[in-house]
Amino acid sequence: MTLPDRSDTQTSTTVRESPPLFEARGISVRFGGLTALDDVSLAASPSEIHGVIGPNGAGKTTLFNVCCGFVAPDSGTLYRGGRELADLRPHQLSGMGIARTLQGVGLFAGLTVLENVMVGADRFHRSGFTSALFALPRSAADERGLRESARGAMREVGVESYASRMPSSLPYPVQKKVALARALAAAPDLLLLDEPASGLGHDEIVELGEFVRALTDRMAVILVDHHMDLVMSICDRITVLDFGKVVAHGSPDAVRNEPAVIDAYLGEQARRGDQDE
Ligand SMILES: Nc1ncnc2c1ncn2[C@@H]1O[C@H](COP(=O)(O)OP(=O)(O)OP(=O)(O)O)[C@@H](O)[C@H]1O
Repeated sequence: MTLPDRSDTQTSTTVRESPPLFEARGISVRFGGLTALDDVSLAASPSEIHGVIGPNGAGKTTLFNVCCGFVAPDSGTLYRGGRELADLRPHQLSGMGIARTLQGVGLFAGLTVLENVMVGADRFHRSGFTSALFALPRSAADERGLRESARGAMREVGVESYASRMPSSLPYPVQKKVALARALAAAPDLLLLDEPASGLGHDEIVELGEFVRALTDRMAVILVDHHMDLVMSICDRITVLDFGKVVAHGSPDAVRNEPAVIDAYLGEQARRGDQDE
């Protein structure tokens, strides 16, 4: 008589791990004849920063846009806490506890800083800030709650003193902070950041990295950025894309030494005529 294989027995009795907070599985996107993403998967776990890097045109923004519901994949599936998200739309994100910042800042030009951040806090309040934009009635308690949530996020990010200013009157790095405050006002448990360091100087990028790292005590972060120093220093896991495919995945150290990653970036440098960024 043969004894059952011990590893098999262990597998069958292993308690299943809880599903990732968010997962994109087997995502492919085609734009006409161009395959922007080819069978790409990505998962976000609690308290983790997951970075997505890759040379220009690798598919980072397309993947981000799929995760936000801006781009519908041709194939593949998104999951939130193990539950399939069919036909995700951007306006559904905040109701699911997902917030995002986009490349650039994307603030409403006609609203003050405070009002912009109140839009982010909207999901908590019954009648909502959006209704106020259309002059619909809403309670004083709702208004107070929105202001408190917004001010809390602005305080945390360090932009409270700009509350009554219009975004266009502020320096670009401050506008980026306001956009971050608007995302945080929604109290997400998953934050999607697309190029948060673009347009920032070295010290601002270091400050941003420390800030985002500290957020992991209450949320997971998916970070798309081409600033290698930032990504390598704050991410727990990194997915590297090149020509729409995952060429490496793992810890910063593992990814840094992966030949496919070095090839991808050396290839990019060669394409750009050996010029540094
Ligand atoms: N709307 C679109 N229509 C057609 N092609 C597109 C579209 N969006 C992206 N692409 C193409 O898909 C590929 C991936 O683009 P994407 O912007 O996702 O790359 P990326 O890694 O974010 O690049 P970058 O670092 O330059 O922003 C590129 O070849 C790009 O030209």
